[in-house]
Amino acid sequence: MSGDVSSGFLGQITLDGPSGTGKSSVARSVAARLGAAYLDTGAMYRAATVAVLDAGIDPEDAEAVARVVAEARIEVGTSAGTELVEVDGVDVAVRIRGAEVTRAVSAVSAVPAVRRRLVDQQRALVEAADAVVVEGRDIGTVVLPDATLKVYLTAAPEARAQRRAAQLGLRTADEVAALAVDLRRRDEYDSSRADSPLRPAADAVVVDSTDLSQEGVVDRVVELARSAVGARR
Ligand SMILES: Nc1ncnc2c1ncn2[C@@H]1O[C@H](COP(=O)(O)OP(=O)(O)OP(=O)(O)O)[C@@H](O)[C@H]1O
Ligand SMILES: Nc1ccn([C@@H]2O[C@H](COP(=O)(O)O)[C@@H](O)[C@H]2O)c(=O)n1
Repeated sequence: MSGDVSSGFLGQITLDGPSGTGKSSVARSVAARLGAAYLDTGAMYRAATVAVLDAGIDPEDAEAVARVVAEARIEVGTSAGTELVEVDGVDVAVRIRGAEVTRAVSAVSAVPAVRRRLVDQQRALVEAADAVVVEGRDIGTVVLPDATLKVYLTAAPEARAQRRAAQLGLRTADEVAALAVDLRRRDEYDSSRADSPLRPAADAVVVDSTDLSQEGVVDRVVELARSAVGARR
């Protein structure tokens, strides 16, 4: 059971946006502040990608990808404090963040059968919580169209590349430039796919984090969540 009645928030918050805008870090902190569950849907697509890579399948072969993912048992936790990600009972929480998975994940997540399967699982996990923060690319548009609050997080490409470089401990201008290319490639792939492309929901609040600290973004989302609950009473 999640949802802290004293925090005043019971409901669903969606956080969508391009790569490296701060969705995961902000969503975790917002969930902790509100006593809500937390679901990282990107981790689920990454776990599906581990299954595809381990099966020796070409991530661009949609039919084979759909077959492999249908058979894989993908489990994720919904606690802001711990990260549980398993494929067929094997802990892949570290592996899903590696370069091999990051390179292949957009192709795997563009396969409609993969999306159908994972969206069903996401909705079931959300249903079990009174209060939840869910982050991804299509949460406000497809997964939870009636969410209490929808936030679309953006940031300038240079800021995103710098943040990700700092996170990975990369320093040289060449390394940051290569990261920026990788972020752009993934965003283009995710925005241009036919099924559930990355885009803001019509009723999402757009928060540009370029000139905000991480804590500043968390404060803003918590404030929006409290107003959204007040507006629904
Ligand atoms: N407003 C901010 N200012 C500075 N750094 C930030 C801000 N928000 C997040 N960060 C940092 O940026 C890095 C990337 O953030 P995070 O992993 O949360 O992004 P993301 O949108 O979830 O990325 P992806 O979609 O690729 O998983 C992290 O190290 C995080 O601490
Ligand atoms: N709702 C979602 C969430 C993620 N994806 C795909 O997974 C990739 C990895 O996501 P991260 O947030 O962990 O970086 C992302 O690039 C998308 O291809 C998705 O399609 N839908």
